[in-house]
Amino acid sequence: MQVTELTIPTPDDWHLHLRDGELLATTVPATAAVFGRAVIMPNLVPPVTSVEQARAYRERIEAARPAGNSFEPLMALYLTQDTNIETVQAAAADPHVIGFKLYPSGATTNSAAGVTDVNGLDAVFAEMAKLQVPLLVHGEVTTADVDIFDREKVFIDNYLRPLLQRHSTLKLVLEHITTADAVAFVEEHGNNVAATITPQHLLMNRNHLLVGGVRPHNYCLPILKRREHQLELRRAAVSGSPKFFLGTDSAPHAQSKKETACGCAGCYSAPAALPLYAEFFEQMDALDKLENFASGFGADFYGYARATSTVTLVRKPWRVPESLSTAVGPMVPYWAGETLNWQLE
Ligand SMILES: NC(=O)N[C@@H](CC(=O)O)C(=O)O
Ligand SMILES: [Zn+2]
Ligand SMILES: [Zn+2]
Repeated sequence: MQVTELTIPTPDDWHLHLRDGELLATTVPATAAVFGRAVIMPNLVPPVTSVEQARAYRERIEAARPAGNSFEPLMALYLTQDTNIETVQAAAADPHVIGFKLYPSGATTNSAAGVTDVNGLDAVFAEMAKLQVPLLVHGEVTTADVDIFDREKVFIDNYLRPLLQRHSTLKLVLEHITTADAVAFVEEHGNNVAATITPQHLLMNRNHLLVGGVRPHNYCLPILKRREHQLELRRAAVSGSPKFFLGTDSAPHAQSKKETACGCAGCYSAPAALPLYAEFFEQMDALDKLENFASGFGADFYGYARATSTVTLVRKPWRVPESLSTAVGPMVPYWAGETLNWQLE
């Protein structure tokens, strides 16, 4: 018999871009309608590098919550070449700061201030390992000699494996994984290594980006990979392994910044996030695995209590809007105009 209703503990989004300013009026309610907590990415301009900046940003996010909503932003600090161990200690002592985000300089949106010499930060990584402050990683090399489709694998081999050899107890989350190589890397390491997986990397491969015309709204970084990699991500997500959990990487950009000669990377998936994941788990005939992936394993990894409240999805097909109106102009959400089988009750 087909399942038509699914109640799970309130999920958390372990990788989210809310942006800042007037756009918070759009992005915060979209996520807070479904998720209890989210890890807020710090790639603003200027980046969120200190606990003071994170506190001010968190207050702006909380001010944009709908009345009565208790959505909790968990702040990630932007790691730079200048991050010092005092900042690691301050982060460890602040209950609202969840960890540090490593952007290789130039790898993605607003990553210019990111890290240029991973090995040069060894003292910082040692302190993070000692205090068990998590390191969240955008895992791609940025050098011109490495093909964009190989950049995740090369970063893992050249930087992440050596990093974990030097700091074997470092808590590390490889964000938005896209390759079989990333799945293998996570599975080979201990319980201190985990990964987030986005809806677009579960539901799509690079054909969805390039066949029949370029689809800018399916363009994100790390870029969609070939189908073999997608299948390995799909296997990992339904495997029941606690090392793989939900992180949407919802990354809003105005339509005018996506549909242009040099379009921005990022899919704005927040308005349909949980239904998108439900679509995937239903495709895999594994709806029973959604609960731990969305509402359990991430909290367990980071050491938070699982939610005691619940959300209910009902199987009632609906169409994702073609466009949303926002303070920065029209925005085309991920999956725009397409049908999803599940929606929030
Ligand atoms: N994923 C993306 O394609 N874009 C993100 C940055 C990131 O997560 O790499 C963004 O901030 O727009
Ligand atoms: Zn990223
Ligand atoms: Zn991201």
